[in-house]
Amino acid sequence: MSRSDDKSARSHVGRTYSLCIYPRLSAVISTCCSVLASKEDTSADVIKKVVALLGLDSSKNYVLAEVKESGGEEWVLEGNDSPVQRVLLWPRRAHEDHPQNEGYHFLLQERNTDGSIRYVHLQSVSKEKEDRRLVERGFLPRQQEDYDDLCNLPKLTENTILENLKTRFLKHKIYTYAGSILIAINPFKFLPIYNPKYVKMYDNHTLGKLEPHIFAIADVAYHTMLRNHVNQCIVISGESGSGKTQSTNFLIHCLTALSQKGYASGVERTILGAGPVLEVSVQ
Ligand SMILES: Nc1ncnc2c1ncn2[C@@H]1O[C@H](COP(=O)(O)OP(=O)(O)OP(=O)(O)O)[C@@H](O)[C@H]1O
Repeated sequence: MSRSDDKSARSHVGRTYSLCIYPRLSAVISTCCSVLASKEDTSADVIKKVVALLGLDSSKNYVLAEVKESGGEEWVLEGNDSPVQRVLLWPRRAHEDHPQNEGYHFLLQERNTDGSIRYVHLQSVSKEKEDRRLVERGFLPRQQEDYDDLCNLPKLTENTILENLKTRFLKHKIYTYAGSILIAINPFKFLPIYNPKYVKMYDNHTLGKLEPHIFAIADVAYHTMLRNHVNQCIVISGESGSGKTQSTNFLIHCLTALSQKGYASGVERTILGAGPVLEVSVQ
């Protein structure tokens, strides 16, 4: 019996090749079993050799599967397919060396009596691998720690929304979009995100392109008003103490800065001064 734990895979011995077969008969990761085969040897011949070498139950039905990518699809070889011919189609680097973790290897698997193949890997592991593969190929979005727009959450439940808002809040990201709606969480402390640099950054930007911000809302309203010549309205809603007045102040600050193009003016102070009067009259 020739078993090897090293990376040796295949070498030329005249017209005979050394193939590295990984038995996948238990959930435990197996080591490679090296067998000599020629181009004329079929998959059934190679299986016989591996079964004999490893002392496996020969009454059972086995198949060889060709894997061309680690964690990728497996191609089951027919009994009369030649494994050596398959290897000769692999890239040259895989001819010399085909460790399991780099793809390009053969698996020995058991076949059930109904013809289906017995997969011994735990389902969760396979699913994880499959998901990783789909992400790498761009079929699934990359897992993010947090989403700046709730509409992008892969799973939309009350729990995921609250978790996402919490994760962002802990990173001092108090603003989150839900489409074109801005959710603000009161930080009850000063954050350095309201200076003129931020006004400039959000000036005439496209909503959603930058990190969510109250200035983004002011900017969109201001530029839509200029473009469409129609009055705009921003609705601020929240329970007592949630930060409505503060948010209004930030909006006015941004709107006056945009309209004055950064020049200090008394307009902001005048509007802000009218705030408490308006609040009292609304109540
Ligand atoms: N973005 C913010 N950054 C820092 N502090 C904030 C922010 N928003 C709110 N606060 C803090 O929370 C306090 C309460 O906010 P605010 O007065 O705006 O709430 P409100 O929703 O207007 O309350 P009410 O409905 O009772 O008038 C503010 O005095 C301020 O200290």
